Amino acid sequence: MHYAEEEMQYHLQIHNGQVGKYVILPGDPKRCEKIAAYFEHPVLIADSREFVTYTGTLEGETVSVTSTGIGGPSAAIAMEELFKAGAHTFIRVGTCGGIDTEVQSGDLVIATGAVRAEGTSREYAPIEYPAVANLDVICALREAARDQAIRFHTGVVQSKDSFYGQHEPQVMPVDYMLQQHWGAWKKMGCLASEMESAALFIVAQYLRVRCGAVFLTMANQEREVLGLSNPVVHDTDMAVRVGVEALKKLIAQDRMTKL
Ligand SMILES: O=P(O)(O)O[C@H]1O[C@H](CO)[C@@H](O)[C@H]1O
Ligand SMILES: O=c1cc[nH]c(=O)[nH]1
Repeated sequence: MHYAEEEMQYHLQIHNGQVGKYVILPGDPKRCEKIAAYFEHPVLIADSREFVTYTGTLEGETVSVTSTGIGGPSAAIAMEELFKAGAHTFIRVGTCGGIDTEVQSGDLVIATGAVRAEGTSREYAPIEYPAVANLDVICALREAARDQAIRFHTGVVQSKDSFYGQHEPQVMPVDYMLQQHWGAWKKMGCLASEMESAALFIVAQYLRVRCGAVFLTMANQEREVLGLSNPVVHDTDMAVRVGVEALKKLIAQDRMTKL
């Protein structure tokens, strides 16, 4: 099937020109309204399946937020259709579960890359190709997190397809594989687990666009195992603020570069 650029995008139900070049990508559709509240003049553009889109402005630049839903397949669709509608810079603002025991509930995690333990990215590139975040976006997110004086960690995250394979691996028929791999991610210093970044980073590299990701750590199951403090937190506001401030920095930097 062929979709021309000026056509309505099939899943997101957006037209070219209805979204900005800079887009924030939460998983949860309900996070979109909270993120759009940081925009000037936010307008609801579309609400289709798991994909909710608002467009507004930041620093005089048109920006958008689109939810990706859960997992790589819908995240890849969101990025592909936003790209066709004109977007070139993406920041995923998500939640994660800590793996490294230094990563505590409420901390932010900024991804430099993602373990490709999911299926979607394999339909774009062979597994040897690394899922890495864009350096400009990583730097903008770190600067924004420093400005907010919040605890944050920067490094590799793990992206998987089964949420319950992370949380209840022992009941899965492939428990031997899930637990062995989890042990390897831990030994390699992997910071946290989530579900969309590997697909987004690989699709972004294929499309030659920029993508980075920042997460709220909801809890850390490895801290629980060691009997360390591990409350479950839900407030994503600090991750949202860091994502929005990073986008502003990228907009300002891009203007300077073009001068
Ligand atoms: O909070 P979001 O952005 O959806 O991210 C995380 O939460 C979901 C699982 O609960 C997965 O999508 C995972 O990546
Ligand atoms: O533990 C968690 C928390 C959020 N998202 C995940 O995928 N895992």
